[in-house]
Amino acid sequence: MGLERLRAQEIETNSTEKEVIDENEERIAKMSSRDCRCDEPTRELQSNEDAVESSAEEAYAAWMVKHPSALIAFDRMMSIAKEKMVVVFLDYDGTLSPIVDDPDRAFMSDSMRSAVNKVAQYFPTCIISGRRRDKVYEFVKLTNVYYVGSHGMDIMAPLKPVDEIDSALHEQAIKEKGNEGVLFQPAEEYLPMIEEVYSELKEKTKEIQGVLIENNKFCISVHFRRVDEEDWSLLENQVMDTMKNYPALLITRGRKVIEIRPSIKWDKGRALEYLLETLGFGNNDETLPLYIGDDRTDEDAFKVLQRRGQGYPIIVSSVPKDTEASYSLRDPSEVMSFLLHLFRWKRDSS
Ligand SMILES: O=P(O)(O)OC[C@H]1O[C@H](O[C@H]2O[C@H](CO)[C@@H](O)[C@H](O)[C@H]2O)[C@H](O)[C@@H](O)[C@@H]1O
Repeated sequence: MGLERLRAQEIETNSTEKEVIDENEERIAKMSSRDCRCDEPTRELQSNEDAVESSAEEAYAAWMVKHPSALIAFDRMMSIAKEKMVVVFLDYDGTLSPIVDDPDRAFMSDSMRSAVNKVAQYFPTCIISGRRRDKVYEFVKLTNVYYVGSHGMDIMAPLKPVDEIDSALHEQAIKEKGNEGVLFQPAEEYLPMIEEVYSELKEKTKEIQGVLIENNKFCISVHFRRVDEEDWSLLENQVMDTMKNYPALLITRGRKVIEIRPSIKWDKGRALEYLLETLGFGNNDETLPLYIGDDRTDEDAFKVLQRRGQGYPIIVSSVPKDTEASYSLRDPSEVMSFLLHLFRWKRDSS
C-alpha cells in the first residue's frame, strides 16, 4: 500500500482513538515529570480511600522503575531498531482486548484493529493466544497477521523451510495447507484426549452456576470469573478430580481461569522462536522481536527473549507483578498508543 494511502488512512483515525491517545500522552507526561512532586506544598490529610489509591500508585511507580513504560522509553528502545527487522508478537486477551466477564464477547475495538493493521503493513506481526486459532481470527479479522492458537500449539506459518527447530517434533506435526501456509501442531495426538476431558468437565461441573468451559482445541479453559466465590473450591476439586485420570495433561492458571493443556515442551516462547525461524528472522543480530502480553503464559515468551538477549518483552499490567518483562504498558489503550507510535516511527523514517 502506498504511503499516500497510509497517511490518508491515518488522518481518518476516528476521534475515540485520538482521545485515548491524548489521554495516554497526558498521563505519560505527568509520569515523566513525577520528580517535580517533591516541590509541591504538603497536601492536606487525605481520606482513607485517597490514601489507599495513592499508595497503590506509589507501589506501581516503584515497580515501573524496574519495568519502565514502553511509551516513555519508546525513543530509547527504537534507537537500536533502525538497522534491524522489527517483528511484532501480540497476545490477544488483556492486550488487544480488555478483560470482560464473557469470553465470547472479548471484542477488539475498531481503533485497536486499525492500529494492528497499520503495524502489520510495516512489520511481520503475529498474534499468539491461548484461544483456538480460528476464534482469534474471528475477533481480529485481519488477513495480514499470523495467527497462533492454543498457547502456541496451533501455528499457521508461511510456506518456508525450517532450520534446526525441533526436527523430530516438527516432522510429525507439520502439515502442508496448500497456498495458505504450513500448519504446525505439535500436540496433535492429544486432540482426542482433550475432547474427552472437555466433555467430562462439562458434565461434571454443570451444576455450578456461572462456570464456562471453553474448548480451545489443544487446551481447555475452565472459567470461574462468573462463579460465586464460595463455589470456587468446589469447582477446583472437580477439575482436580477429573484430571487425576489424565497425567499426560498439565494444569496452569490464568486470569480467573484454570487451563488444561498437553504436558509437552511447547509454549508461547517456543512458538515465538519457531515463528522467528520460519519467517526467516532467526538471526539474533538482525532481528528485533517485540512481545506484548499480559498473562502468565506470556512469561514463557518473555523468558525466551531474555535468554536470547534479544528484543523487548513488554508486560501489560496496571498493578505491580512479578515478571520477566523489561518494559510495561498499563492497559490495552496504552498498547494501542504504542502500536501507533511504532507505525509512525517507521512511516516517518522510511
Ligand atoms: O493468551 P490470551 O490471548 O491472553 O488468552 C488467554 C485466555 O484468555 C481468555 O480468558 C481471559 O479473558 C476473558 C475475556 O476477557 C475473561 O473472561 C477470562 O476471565 C480471562 O481468563 C480466553 O477466554 C481463554 O480461553 C484464554 O486461554
